[in-house]
Amino acid sequence: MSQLLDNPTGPQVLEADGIRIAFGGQQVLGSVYMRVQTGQIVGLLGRNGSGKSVLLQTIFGARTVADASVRLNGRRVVPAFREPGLLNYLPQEPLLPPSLTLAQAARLLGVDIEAATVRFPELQPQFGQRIGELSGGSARLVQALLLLHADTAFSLFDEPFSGVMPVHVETLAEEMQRLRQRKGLLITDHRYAEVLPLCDVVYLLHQGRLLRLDGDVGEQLRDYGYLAS
Ligand SMILES: Nc1ncnc2c1ncn2[C@@H]1O[C@H](COP(=O)(O)OP(=O)(O)OP(=O)(O)O)[C@@H](O)[C@H]1O
Repeated sequence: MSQLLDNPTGPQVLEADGIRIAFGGQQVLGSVYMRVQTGQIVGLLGRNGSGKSVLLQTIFGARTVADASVRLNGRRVVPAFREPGLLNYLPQEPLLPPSLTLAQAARLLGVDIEAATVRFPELQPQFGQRIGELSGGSARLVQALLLLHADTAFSLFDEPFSGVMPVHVETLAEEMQRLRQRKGLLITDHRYAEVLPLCDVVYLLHQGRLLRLDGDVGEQLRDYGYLAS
């Protein structure tokens, strides 16, 4: 794991607290609190437009919010992306420049591309190819894999499985399980059947409130109208 300045040997705890966001008078997030720690996979679910992407952007620091507090081990880190080795973020949109080859992108992120793709042998002949030349699903997979393998304490993933074919979704989920030993993952994706078994903690964003789901998660997801009853 990346050597952070404080508590380099123990678990790292990332908290987002008091996040309130409104657009045009319409409240999207109302005083949200969320916690992720290294060694954990945390799932974030919610209906379309419930504010999942806005929350991830805010934690990362890409969206400035007056009263947002993001803390690492109790120390305020705003914007979090400036903190060396703390976190990376896969947005819903493509992240890496399409003109970069896979090998160049991996080098930029300090990732050993051979190790990152060892479970995806069909990507290996494509190391010299530009990201913009890959299929949509392959480009998504490559970006998720590179961020997952990059040396940060946390990764925030906004729909990492989007467009990725089922056999690769399964392997990517296994990679997430394996790499959680050295980092904390916050994942939002509507492929809940794949996300739920991965998660130590599941949150649901519902009407601006972040609910931590315990017990029968499926039943609660139906009750809140995320799953069909
Ligand atoms: N820049 C913006 N200006 C105005 N409204 C915005 C802006 N960004 C997001 N919103 C609104 O905030 C709400 C939450 O958007 P967000 O993209 O976070 O939803 P989401 O939960 O990620 O949805 P989905 O599951 O469809 O990806 C939506 O109603 C959206 O229209």
